[in-house]
Amino acid sequence: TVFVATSHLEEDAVSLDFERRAGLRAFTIQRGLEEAVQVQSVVNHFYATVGDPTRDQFENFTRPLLERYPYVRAFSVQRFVSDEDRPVFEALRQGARPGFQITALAEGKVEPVPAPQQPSYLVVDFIEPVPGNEAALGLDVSRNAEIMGALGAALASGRPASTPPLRLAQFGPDERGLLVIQPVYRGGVQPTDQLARRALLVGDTSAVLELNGLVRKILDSAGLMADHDIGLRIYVGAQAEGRNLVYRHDSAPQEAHWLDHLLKPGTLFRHPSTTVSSFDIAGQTWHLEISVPPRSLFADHYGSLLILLVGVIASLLGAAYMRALSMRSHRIQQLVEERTAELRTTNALLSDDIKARRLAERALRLRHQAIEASANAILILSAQEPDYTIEYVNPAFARITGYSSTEAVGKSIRFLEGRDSDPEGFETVWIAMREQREHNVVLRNYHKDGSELWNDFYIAPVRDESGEVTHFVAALYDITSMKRYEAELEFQASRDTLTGLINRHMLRHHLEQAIGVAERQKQALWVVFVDLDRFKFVNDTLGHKAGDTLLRTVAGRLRAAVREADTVARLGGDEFIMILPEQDELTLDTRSLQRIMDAVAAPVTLGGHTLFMTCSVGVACYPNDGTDGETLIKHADIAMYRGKQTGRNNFQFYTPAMNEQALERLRIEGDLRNALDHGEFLLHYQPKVDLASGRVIGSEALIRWQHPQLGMVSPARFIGLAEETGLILPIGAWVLRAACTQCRQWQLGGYADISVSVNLSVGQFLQKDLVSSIADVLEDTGLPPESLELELTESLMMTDVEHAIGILAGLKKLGVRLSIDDFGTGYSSLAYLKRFPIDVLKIDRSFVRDITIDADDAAITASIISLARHLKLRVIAEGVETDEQLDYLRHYGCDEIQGYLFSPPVPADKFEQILRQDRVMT
Ligand SMILES: Nc1nc2c(ncn2[C@@H]2O[C@@H]3COP(=O)(O)O[C@H]4[C@@H](O)[C@H](n5cnc6c(=O)[nH]c(N)nc65)O[C@@H]4COP(=O)(O)O[C@H]3[C@H]2O)c(=O)[nH]1
Repeated sequence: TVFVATSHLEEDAVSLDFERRAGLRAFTIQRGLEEAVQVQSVVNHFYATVGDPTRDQFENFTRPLLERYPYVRAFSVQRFVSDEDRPVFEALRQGARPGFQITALAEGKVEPVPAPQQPSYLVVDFIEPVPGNEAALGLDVSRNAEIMGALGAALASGRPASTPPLRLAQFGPDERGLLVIQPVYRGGVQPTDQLARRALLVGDTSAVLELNGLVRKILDSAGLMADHDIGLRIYVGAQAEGRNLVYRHDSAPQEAHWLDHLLKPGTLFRHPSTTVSSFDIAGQTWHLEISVPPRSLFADHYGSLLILLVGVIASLLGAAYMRALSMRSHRIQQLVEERTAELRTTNALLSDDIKARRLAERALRLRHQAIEASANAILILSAQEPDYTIEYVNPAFARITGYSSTEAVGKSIRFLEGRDSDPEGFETVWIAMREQREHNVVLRNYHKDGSELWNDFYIAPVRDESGEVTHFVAALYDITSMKRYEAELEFQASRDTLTGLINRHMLRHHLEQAIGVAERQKQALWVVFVDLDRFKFVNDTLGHKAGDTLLRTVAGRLRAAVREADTVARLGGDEFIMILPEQDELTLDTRSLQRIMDAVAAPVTLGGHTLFMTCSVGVACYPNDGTDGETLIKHADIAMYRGKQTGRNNFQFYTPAMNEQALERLRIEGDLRNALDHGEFLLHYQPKVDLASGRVIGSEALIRWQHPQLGMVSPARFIGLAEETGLILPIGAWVLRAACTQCRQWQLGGYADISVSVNLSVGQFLQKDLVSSIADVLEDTGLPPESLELELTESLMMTDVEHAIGILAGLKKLGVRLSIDDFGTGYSSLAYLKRFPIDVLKIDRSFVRDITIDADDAAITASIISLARHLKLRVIAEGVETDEQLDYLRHYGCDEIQGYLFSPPVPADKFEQILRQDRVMT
């Protein structure tokens, strides 16, 4: 009996000991986790109240917390950033962290990569400590379903929420962690309903917990890590099952007792004891499975067995004595049972009590520390009217306002008001205090040193047990830096990030203002649309970086070309708008336009390439061409487009007729797409006459469009459009093949020396397979290469000389002839001319037209001819209409002519008739 009683007692002691140890672990871990959640709330509160702390403020606040709670791996702040704000945000952060950019974790990858574009990002903006957590900085977590799920849960409940265990960017491959997340709302408010919470959400703060380390550190700080004979498994999730296992510590196997060896081993081993306790931490269920391994029966019952042995011997000494002993042991057993039960209850109560008291103490201490450590000013005011004097201010108050606690206590908060404080804002505070309710207002106060102090002021009544308002608690959040940041953002939002000029959005605003002034002062206002010619060419051949540099250069030059009061904006791409206000006369001095064009035309050197850019300029005038900004820009655009059509590098003033043309352009664009399939194109040929022999030696193929409704459409009306839409490639290919086929027919028909020239557009010139496609056409049609002449415009080649020389060399290798069309109209550089492997110079018809009446044109024409001779090039004049022009050209030694004087462009059959006439000019 003694044995049984003692054995029970021992049994109870063992299980009590196990429960105590298990309970202690569960309690320690739960408390540690609750602390982590609480401390994260303190950080959240800090962040929300400061509104927008600096990195230093955030670091200073979190550093002591991280030291005190070593199991928190990091505190971080996530901020929503829209795609539109991304460049500004990245640029701002790069100030502190060069190379900063928003990153993302690609599927299955460990290293973060630049985040692909999406409407908005939730970016890890701050993280403390930075060492060890670098990988998380800048990370866009909005694509992480678990994190967004926890944020959603926190928004729904209004309380911190935990993610399930995750693999985090900054963790090693075997580490798992979780985030306790709490939202931050605009203006630091704490909205009470879910809708408002969603509307005001600007980001969140989180505590980063690494699970394995967390459990170890919690147990370690309670001195429980050394206990090896207790096993611990922790699961986070709905069930305590394998996939949710986050921590595992197996107990050390038990030594077998010598008695176990003596008796039959195995049978005397007791089963392991296991207990599972579950609790909830920020919305995630934690299960703690605590176990001890199988134990030797003798390990815990050594005493009882000894007693059994002694008992057997004693029984031999006297049954009577045994009976008495047995009675007594029965009483002992009862007593032990009662005591054990009492002990258990007391232990449980004590444990609950300690737990509650510790939690309360910690919460109180934390609150006090939070108030003292808060980066925001917190004040306690007396509820005594009329002054509501200050009774307490925390240290941050002195930091923020410059006034010490002694200077502030006993005064009314009015002492912070200053010259420009908003009296109405203050009045709302007094009214709220009189009505004993909460109130929130943004105030402009003044620092002791006289500087401006923007603050978000929040005040709430404090009631005693009887409900009487005895005090007010006020928080004063310094939002001066946020105001500055807002102002900076506003500035950035109005700027074009590439060039620093004002952007499209701000342009509208400027234009409206300028129109208002012009209207009041009865003055004119000019809207100038500037579009770079062939910018696409630079972008395609030299790359986007070079394109960007070019745009920045041009932007700077445009800014310098106008007055301070004029506006220069970038609309996007290569389009710029200038507003030239306060013009007294209703006509614009065209010298200002020339200055703009000259500014663009000065050579630009980019990566070893010298570019000669030109621009097309369109001008619309207030009030004649429109009275609102949108119309003026539209009309200036139409005028600019007209400039492009009339050969680029010029300016055009808007006329209502241009509007018609713009509409027509829209109309024909649709038809142009089908014209090739419908076989609506045909070629006309204009003869080229050799002045020495008087014979037709070649032809220029010129496209015509037989439109079903509009009749014959001139290329001047659709070639530009075809270039813009890319249709020029199939159309150009068709022209080349048709012209070569036709020319070969004439050659086979007896005119073996006849050649054909074909115009090549920019788009074709830039085609990668230009040379091979021309070679194919020559082979297919059988036309000898020297019978084909390609006409290229001067400005096309001058845009990027080096690139052009490369392409021309490739063409030259084929054996075709190359000619520069419209020579003399672009910003030519004669120095480069030598380097172009060309055969022919074609004098533009604008010079030829006036050679007999304009001395300048005559001189230019004569010098082009002499230049061509010097360079051993053939020279041809186009647009020859009169005998006088012919005489002049002949006199100066022009080789060939082309023009109405001899024949306009004609269909192929007509051209053949001309060929048959043999010698046509004397
Ligand atoms: N005032 C006057 N004009 C004369 C005289 N002789 C010829 N012309 C016109 O001058 C233009 C010469 O062609 P272009 O300068 O290459 O200028 C061409 C060329 O740049 C372009 N173009 C025509 N066909 C093609 C083509 O197949 N491909 C490409 N890329 N462009 C083409 O369209 C422009 C205009 O072509 P067209 O209307 O055919 O206009 C032709 C021609 O009809 C004259 O004595 N006086």
